[in-house]
Amino acid sequence: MATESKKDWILMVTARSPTNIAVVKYWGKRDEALILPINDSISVTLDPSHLCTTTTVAVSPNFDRDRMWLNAKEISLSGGRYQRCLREIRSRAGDVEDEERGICIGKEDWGKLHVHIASYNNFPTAAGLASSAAGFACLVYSLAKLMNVREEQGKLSAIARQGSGSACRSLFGGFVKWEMGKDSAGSDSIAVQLADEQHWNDLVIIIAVVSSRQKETSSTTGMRESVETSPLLHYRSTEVLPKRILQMEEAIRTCDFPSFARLTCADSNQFHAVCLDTSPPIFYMNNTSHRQVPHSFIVSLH
Ligand SMILES: Nc1ncnc2c1ncn2[C@@H]1O[C@H](COP(=O)(O)OP(=O)(O)OP(=O)(O)O)[C@@H](O)[C@H]1O
Ligand SMILES: C[C@@](O)(CCOP(=O)(O)OP(=O)(O)O)CC(=O)O
Repeated sequence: MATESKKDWILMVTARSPTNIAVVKYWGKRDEALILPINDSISVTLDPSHLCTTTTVAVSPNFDRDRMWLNAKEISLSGGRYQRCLREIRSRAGDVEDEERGICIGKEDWGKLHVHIASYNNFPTAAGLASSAAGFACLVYSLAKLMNVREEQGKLSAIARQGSGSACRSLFGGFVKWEMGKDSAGSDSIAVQLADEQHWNDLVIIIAVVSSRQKETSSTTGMRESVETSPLLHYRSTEVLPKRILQMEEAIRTCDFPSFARLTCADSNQFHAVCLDTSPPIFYMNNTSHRQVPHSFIVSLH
């Protein structure tokens, strides 16, 4: 039981998570609720000093309900994704003791205590720069620290995945693979690090923001419509990606830039082709991205 008699204490944790850019993209779910993908994907995690989310989570006996602020505006936590992450972390919470302040929270207390969450993205939200990836990775990581969850990073990635699929990859730095897994409960759908931040450290990623406006079709909706209507998506996941994933892993292992760039561009182009093959078609690229792509190796996410 929480020991302090006073109700004026507050415990806080702040964490920062980087976003990640997929070089073999996740597009399509086989289970919407658990967020289980139809393909493996590979990404590069950016340096956290650039595009990142900073999240502070706080607990106090004074809080009467869970609340969250995103970029200084209160948002609802009633959505299934937030609820699932909170529930998964709470169910693994441990004892927390702050001897100096005389605070002692037993693991059985976490079900009765409420949290306040304040999160800030230092880049455009919901604009195609993977804010949900950095956001849910940071949320899960900071809650896990606050509640003393002792799980390995792979297990935490499976919880972040239930907030947003791409978030599982932001729990690791460097080059990361999200293994789609086979288990219908999602236990093996986790992120694994292929190579750390030091590997290939002369690779420079340039993010060119061609629009900061919120996308007209969210990734969640877009990929659902592609799964339902695009024959190209099914060809991509069964015929193209198993080989492309192996080739990308090899290009990363050997720091082979020509192969890495060719595979990344091919995958980005096929992703946009799937969007066009979706009914009704989805357009994530704008005129600026169309003008940039042929002249450089900058790979536009959307
Ligand atoms: N810092 C954050 N903390 C928690 N949730 C966040 C955070 N930032 C964004 N989100 C959630 O993610 C949603 C945006 O996700 P969405 O997939 O549509 O866009 P994106 O991740 O920016 O782009 P994409 O996935 O296409 O690269 C927001 O509406 C919000 O619900
Ligand atoms: C094009 C992508 O950026 C799509 C990311 O989709 P999300 O992870 O945002 O989707 P949900 O799982 O529905 O939250 C490709 C990628 O990051 O792999």
